Order: sequence, then structure tokens, then C-alpha cells
Amino acid sequence: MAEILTKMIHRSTFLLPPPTTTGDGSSPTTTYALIILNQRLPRFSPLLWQHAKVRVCADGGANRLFDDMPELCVDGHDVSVIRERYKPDVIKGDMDSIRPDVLNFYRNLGTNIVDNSDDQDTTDLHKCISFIREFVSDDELSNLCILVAGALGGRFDHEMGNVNTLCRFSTTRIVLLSDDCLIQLLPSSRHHEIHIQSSVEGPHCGLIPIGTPCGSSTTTGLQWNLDNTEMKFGGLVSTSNIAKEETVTVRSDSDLLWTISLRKQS
Ligand SMILES: Nc1ncnc2c1ncn2[C@@H]1O[C@H](COP(=O)(O)OP(=O)(O)OP(=O)(O)O)[C@@H](O)[C@H]1O
Ligand SMILES: Cc1ncc(C[n+]2csc(CCO)c2C)c(N)n1
Repeated sequence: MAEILTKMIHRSTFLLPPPTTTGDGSSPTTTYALIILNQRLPRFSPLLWQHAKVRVCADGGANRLFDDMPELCVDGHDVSVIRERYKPDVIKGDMDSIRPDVLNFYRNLGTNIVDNSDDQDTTDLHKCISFIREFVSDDELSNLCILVAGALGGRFDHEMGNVNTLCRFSTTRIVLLSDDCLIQLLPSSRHHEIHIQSSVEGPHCGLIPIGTPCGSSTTTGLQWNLDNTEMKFGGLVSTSNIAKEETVTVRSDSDLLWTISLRKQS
């Protein structure tokens, strides 16, 4: 008899302005956390900031917040006003990339600075995710979604390290974002229903077996659907696919990476 797996629903509503009300109480709302990495901030970072309950800079990510956020906020406010408004809760990492002026600025604003220079075996992103998981309550953990800004593009070793954190924390919802696309892990232990926010994302998308070959994947809602299809590196992987319907469904016997393009005007 086929195993009954619970459904996991995905919606990139963090790319849309937050609703003015906080839900109708009928379903638990997502708790967002934001991690800023050491790459140019994606253009929609102010929106991610608004959605997040906790905001963490990974080491040199603090330089990016300090330098780039004033350019992205075109509301006529002075640079210093914007910098004070966008105060991270925490700066964490091995502290070899943050500039001393930036460190002092946020320390004076009251940001919690956590120096992990003793740990040279895990990435700053890894350290930040561990911290957030400890910070949120057990109740919130199941509704937690960690948004990671500046995770893709740039140095390939960092990029692969960032993808590896998705696998290391496979039970936590984590979304890696760049200006161009987002990626997240779809664990094989669940069925997935992805609600496409077509005003801000799509249509280009992909499903990539990560870690192990996948014996069977089945999808709906794509131009090139999989039907009990085998995928593996060195064989078939689904890239340059197109989301055709508002909802895409995925089921697979191994974890897959879901990736979708982000629209330029968002
Ligand atoms: N070019 C990049 N591409 C993708 N991710 C990056 C890039 N640069 C930094 N990051 C991410 O931002 C985090 C913080 O960056 P930072 O430069 O402070 O890290 P680091 O560990 O000091 O790097 P380095 O290897 O340069 O010493 C990294 O752990 C990584 O996740
Ligand atoms: C096999 C192996 N490769 C690379 C590193 C180096 N490294 C990995 S994460 C990290 C911290 C970056 O902030 C550093 C320096 C290691 N320790 N072990």
C-alpha cells in the first residue's frame, strides 16, 4: 500500500507587501527570519526585512546592509536615518569580513554581536541558521521560514556551501535568494504544493536531485512534467522548465531542489 505523506505548501508571499492584518486566526502564520550574506543586497531586501521577525547579518553581510540598504530605500530619508532604521538584531560569524566602522556603528545601536572566530569548520550562514533555530520557540519552529539574501551567484564555493546548508538543515524551511531566482529544498518525506506568485516569480523553474539520484519523481503544473521519472547528476535533471499552472505539485523518492526565476520588476 502506498505510504501517505503529508502535504507541504509553499508560497513566496514574502516577495509581496505584508498584509495589513495578521491573518484570521484559522491557520498558523509563518514566522520569517532574515539572514543577510556578504553579497550585494537583492533589490527586494527592504520587503524581506519588513516580513522578518528576526534579522541576522552573517559577518560581512553587515557591510552590505550598511552600504546597500540606503540605495535601495528611495523614500527620501537621509542615509543615517535609513541605517538606524535597518538595525540588525544580531551579527554573527567569524568576523573576518565585517569592517571595524560597521561593527562599531551597529554595536552602538545595540545590535547583539556574536563572535565565532573559534569555529573555522562551519560557514557563517550555518552559524546564523543554528542561532535562529535556538532563538525561536518550539511552537514557532514548525512555522519558521528562513529567508537568505545574497546566497546565489558570486563565488562558487560559497554558493555550494550555501546549498549544502539546505541539506544540513533539511527539516527547516530555508529559501536562498538572489536578484534572479530563489531555491529551496523539497524533502522527499512530504508531498509539495507550490503556489506560484506569478506577479513576482516564474515562469522559468527547475527540479534538481541533490545528494542522491532520484528513482521516481512526479509533477503537475509544469510544461515538461515528470511522470515516475528518474533523475540524477550525469543523467536527467530538470532545468529550463516552465511553470504553466498556478499550482505546481511535486512528489519524489529523494530530496529535490526547487528553483524558480524572479521577475525583474519585483
Ligand atoms: N560571493 C559569494 N557568493 C555566495 N555567498 C557568499 C559570497 N560571499 C559570501 N557569501 C556568504 O556570506 C557569508 C558571509 O560572508 P563572509 O565574506 O563574511 O564569509 P567568510 O566566511 O569570511 O568568507 P571567506 O571565505 O571569504 O573568508 C558566507 O558564509 C557565505 O554564506
Ligand atoms: C575540509 C575543510 N575545508 C575547508 C575548511 C575551511 N572553512 C570551512 S567553513 C570556514 C569558516 C568560514 O567562515 C572555513 C575557514 C575547513 N575547515 N575544512
